Amino acid sequence: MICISTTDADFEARFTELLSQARETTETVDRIVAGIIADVRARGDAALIDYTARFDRQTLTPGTLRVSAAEIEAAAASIPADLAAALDLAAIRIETFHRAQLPQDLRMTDAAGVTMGQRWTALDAVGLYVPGGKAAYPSSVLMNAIPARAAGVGRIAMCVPTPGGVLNPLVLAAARRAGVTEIYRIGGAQAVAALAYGTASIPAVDRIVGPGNAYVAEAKRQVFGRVGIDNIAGPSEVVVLADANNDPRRIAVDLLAQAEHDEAAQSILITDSAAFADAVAAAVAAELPTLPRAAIAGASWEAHGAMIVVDDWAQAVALVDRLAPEHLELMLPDPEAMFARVRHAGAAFLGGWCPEAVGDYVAGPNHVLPTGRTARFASGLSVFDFLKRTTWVSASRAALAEIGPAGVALAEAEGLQAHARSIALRLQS
Ligand SMILES: NC(=O)c1ccc[n+]([C@@H]2O[C@H](COP(=O)([O-])OP(=O)(O)OC[C@H]3O[C@@H](n4cnc5c(N)ncnc54)[C@H](O)[C@@H]3O)[C@@H](O)[C@H]2O)c1
Ligand SMILES: N[C@H](CO)Cc1c[nH]c[nH+]1
Ligand SMILES: [Zn+2]
Repeated sequence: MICISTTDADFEARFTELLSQARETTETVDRIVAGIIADVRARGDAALIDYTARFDRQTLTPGTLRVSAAEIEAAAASIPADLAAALDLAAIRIETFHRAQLPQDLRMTDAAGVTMGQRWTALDAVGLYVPGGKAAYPSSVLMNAIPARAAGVGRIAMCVPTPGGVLNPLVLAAARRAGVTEIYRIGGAQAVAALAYGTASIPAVDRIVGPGNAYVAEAKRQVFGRVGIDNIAGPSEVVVLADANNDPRRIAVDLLAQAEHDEAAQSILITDSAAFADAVAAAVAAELPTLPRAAIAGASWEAHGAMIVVDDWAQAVALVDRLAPEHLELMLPDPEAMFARVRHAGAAFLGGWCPEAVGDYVAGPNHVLPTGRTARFASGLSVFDFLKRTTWVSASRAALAEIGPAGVALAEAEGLQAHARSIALRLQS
């Protein structure tokens, strides 16, 4: 963990170093992933089976790659009633938010009499990646699948690794709750490759969405173009803006909540009080050993954690925009006013009663969010990831007479005679 202050002489150099930390992709990950994708393309199911044995310690056959309907039903039936109710509440809230996102088609007629519009259609087939290496994520099943269903996607295929052959029943129950029945027990770059290129057992999809570790994120990058992807939702991140009026323990736990996802996760506190930063650092040290995932959280905090002391909140806003974090917690007296000043963050959590963990499970908006500073240009998963637009135009003879001559002039200027004639012939008729 580094602790820096904007008054330090070397602040800019150390902040720039923090920004450029390679947490998600290294040359090694890059190379390993390229090899896995090439192998899956060449050998299909056989490669999937080999990588699953190597990385997830599980022996599969082509016949057992897919989770059976009986396994899904049995898993769902085994969930205790209170947990099933919690899943249901989360699903309802996520569905309500995402249905409200659904866009309207557009239709307009302009002064020239040309009618035009934009129509939204759902994708035919999507692949959902649900991470499962170091933790099981039933919540990510809901976050991936519910928007896809709300958008009206035809086929939804889900991949989830099952290390040691253990398939979390709540993951299957969440899939069932969200209406997903095509589930494969594979993960990592090999799952992304299978979804992109198809194998004998797994038909290819049109778009792959969902979070994952550095291998998954890099694989999505490498198959982009062959298929669409949502965004790069890699190792989790949080930036917390908090003043000294906060309880240091609550802030410490908020930082650790992201750190416990992955050694590559990153948690950053920005505060205007050096004494508060010290108190949070002490609280982190006290909480860490009490966590079951202390090893992961500690490694993340040690390698990528940071505390930044600013002179004023304007400095903090500028730093947040440069970090463009996946999650931004605003633990300040007027969080809405502060949020209005921030431009780059995947999702924001406003005020002391709304820690980021609420958004991970039950708030409603999606928790699959852009990481690695990609929130500068990317957004969290939404119904838009499962829809595409087709624009359309319809012109009457009179409307063509109005706008056609300009089209002919531009086509001739480009030296494209067939284009010019295509319009001109109609103008002459
Ligand atoms: N941004 C988000 O919305 C979001 C949501 C949930 C989780 N996450 C992140 O997802 C990630 C989940 O990671 P995870 O590891 O638990 O599960 P994962 O499913 O992403 O990765 C597990 C797979 O990684 C592959 N792998 C592991 N080591 C490898 C190696 N040495 N070489 C090649 N492949 C290897 C294996 O194929 C394995 O199946 C975490 O970083 C977490 O922070 C992000
Ligand atoms: N915080 C993660 C996104 O970075 C999502 C998650 C799922 N479960 C718990 N947390
Ligand atoms: Zn989380």
